[in-house]
Amino acid sequence: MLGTIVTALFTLEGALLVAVLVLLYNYVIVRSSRFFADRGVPYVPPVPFLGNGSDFITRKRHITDVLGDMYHRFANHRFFGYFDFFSPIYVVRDLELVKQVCIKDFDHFVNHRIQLDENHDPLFGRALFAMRDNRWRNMRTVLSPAFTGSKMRLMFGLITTYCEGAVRTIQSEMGSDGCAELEMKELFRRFGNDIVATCAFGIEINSFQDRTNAFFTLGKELTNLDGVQGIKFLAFSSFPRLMQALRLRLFSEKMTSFFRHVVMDTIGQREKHGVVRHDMINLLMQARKQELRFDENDNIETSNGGSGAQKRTMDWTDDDITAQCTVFFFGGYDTVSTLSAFMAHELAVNPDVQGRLQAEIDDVRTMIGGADKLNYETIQSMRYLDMVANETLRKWTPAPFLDRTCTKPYVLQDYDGRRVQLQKGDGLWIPAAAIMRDPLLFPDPERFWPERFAIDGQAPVDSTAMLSFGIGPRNCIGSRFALMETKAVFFFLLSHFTLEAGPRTLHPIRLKKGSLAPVAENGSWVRFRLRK
Ligand code: HEM
Repeated sequence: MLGTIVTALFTLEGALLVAVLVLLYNYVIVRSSRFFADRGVPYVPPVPFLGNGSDFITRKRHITDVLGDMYHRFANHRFFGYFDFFSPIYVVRDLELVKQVCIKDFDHFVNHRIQLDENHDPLFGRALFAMRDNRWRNMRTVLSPAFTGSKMRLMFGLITTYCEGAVRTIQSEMGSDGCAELEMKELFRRFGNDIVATCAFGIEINSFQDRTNAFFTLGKELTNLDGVQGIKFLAFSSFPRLMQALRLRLFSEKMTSFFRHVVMDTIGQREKHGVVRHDMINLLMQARKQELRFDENDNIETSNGGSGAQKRTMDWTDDDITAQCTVFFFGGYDTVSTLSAFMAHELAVNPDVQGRLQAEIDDVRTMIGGADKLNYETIQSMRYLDMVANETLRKWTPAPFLDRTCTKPYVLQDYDGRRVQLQKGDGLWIPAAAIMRDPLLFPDPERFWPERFAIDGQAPVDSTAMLSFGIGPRNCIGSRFALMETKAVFFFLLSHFTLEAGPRTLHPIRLKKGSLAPVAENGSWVRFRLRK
């Protein structure tokens, strides 16, 4: 075998192939690895082909830990260099510089790095997250009224109705000791799936009873960032043109056509029968007719960072509508289930915090006369619930880093005055998880301590360092929905159950190494005990 290869190399074609490979190696790997050295930017020499994320790609460490180590190593710099495979990225670690880049000078960093062909990958390519420049500005302007407090208030009833039923299903599965040990990510995926189905797609599903429904299985596949899919996601950011040239898709045709049919059938039915339901499909139908507006009482802080000259109307295709519904899955389903799984774990291992939260929930329930009277205003007024959610987002942020592409040349300046010129197309990361675990910004960062968010706390938090929902005009459009959903689910759960560490609970949590999204290794198990 070896002999055959050696003989082949001595043919003309073999020699040419070797020459091309050597040139390619030299051009792509050696040249790109000098990128930061040539610009005087601090960096760690990358592993050829795999870059600085080699430990993540080979499943030795979670990406949060890889970036966290580099964040501390370059503590004397405002930014450092990172190789995502062989694609160079500037990592901005200084909070003031993060604000400058993402807010003040946003027009230099409008887009995310990912680039998908809208026709080839219609679901994600047309979703707000992947849109670019003015197309993004238009869509963000059109969609913003759908995510305001007044629209959340209307959707809230759909969530509480669902929670009541889901709690009854969990109760029916309890053993004779009134306990059940459950895996949190799986539990909250089911909650999240059914809530997205009702709020975004207008469909009622109970994934606790119908455990293999198509919505749940395809939604899980759609949001899976484990192993190969996580690496594929990074590759679409690092080498978009290569991925497009290879005609690779992020999501399968089967998945795309499933969601397209669900949305189109629902719209068809509603138009035919004149049905109005307070969900996202309804809002998107209004947007298509250019009837979606901010309400008088909406606090309109959802700017798109533009000059205000963008057009506020657009022509919608069926795929545009499907993509904006599906974004609830991609943007909201895995992130919310991650937040909820870590929150349940922290409450189980911090019974004093859970006790305080249950006391707040019990007081509110008594005050309003029962959980069925819960509304959006009441859940918004619950201070301790908000602190617990914030502390979970800080310690276990579902998105470990944010990304941007430089859209206009820009100069980054280090603490010592050294300057580096960024060019259009250069990539930028913001290590959100590392910033939110920096002891200078959040004292005793490993401690789960919701009181740090108390208004009169001893060590007041710099709220601008809370990056879980991103920062600036490109921040998460669904943050209100995410918080409303998580808080409502925990209101119902903690009204009926106390969460405890059980025999399978692993504490402290270790992150699963091959997953881009943070997930507990070996699952996150918590015992539910029926409250008296
Ligand atoms: C705990 C839950 C969630 C977390 C932690 C989260 C986090 C994020 C982050 C970090 C970004 C990028 C922000 C930036 O680059 O500055 C983002 C963007 C986005 N999120 Fe969320 N998200 C959550 C829930 C949701 C939900 C429920 C939706 C529902 C629609 C959603 C929809 C989106 C969309 C559409 C974008 C892109 C916005 C744009 O590019 O204009 N997210 N999210």
